Amino acid sequence: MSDLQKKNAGEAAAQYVEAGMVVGLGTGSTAAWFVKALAARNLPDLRCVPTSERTADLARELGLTLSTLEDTPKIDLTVDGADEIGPGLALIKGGGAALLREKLVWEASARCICIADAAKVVPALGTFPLPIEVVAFGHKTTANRIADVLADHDIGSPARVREAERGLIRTDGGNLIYDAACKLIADPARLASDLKSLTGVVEHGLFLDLTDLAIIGTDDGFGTINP
Ligand SMILES: O=C[C@H](O)[C@H](O)[C@H](O)COP(=O)(O)O
Repeated sequence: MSDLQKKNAGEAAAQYVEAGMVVGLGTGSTAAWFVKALAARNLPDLRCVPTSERTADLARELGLTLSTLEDTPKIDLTVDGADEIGPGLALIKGGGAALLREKLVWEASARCICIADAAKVVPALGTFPLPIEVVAFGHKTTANRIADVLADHDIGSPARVREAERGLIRTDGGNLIYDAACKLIADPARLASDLKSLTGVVEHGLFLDLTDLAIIGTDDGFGTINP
């Protein structure tokens, strides 16, 4: 994990933004570099749709004009980080618990750029535990159903609810996160569909066929990957 690489990726992505655009702002330490670089460009008539309360606070502080998906349902460009970038630019996201709002914003975007440090690029998805957002009501029952799905995918260990010292972590939408240590996700599309079919699962962190370009920061610049 390199902060310099994240910064270089974020600054490179800010160059893709043009005056007058509606821009989706991702969440996380890498996306924060993008938000800072975007604010520094001072482009006229931007409207920014944040993917979390954290990002909204940062963007507001930096003087960016905020909007919502309700007011600006068509987003020109979203820039966001990732926890893993696999073949075909399939991603795992949600390490910061923002996956639901992120996916809503990504799916409303004409173009999505993923920004990351080099350590995020992997030969196959699954080393980073897959975040799964679950409704709090009956969450242990839902977790049992998730365990069945994981077993069907030859993923042995059950998902664990995410908690901090002060208790269970809640997303901005008030839901819980389960993290599934998959090790290797052999068929991301089938796993995505199987998880999504469970009542009580709100969303999962597999972002498939959504990324148009990845910008990978290096110590002295950046490289790009196309799907
Ligand atoms: O929920 C959080 C997001 O999906 C983040 O974009 C992801 O966890 C990457 O975060 P970071 O840039 O801090 O590694």
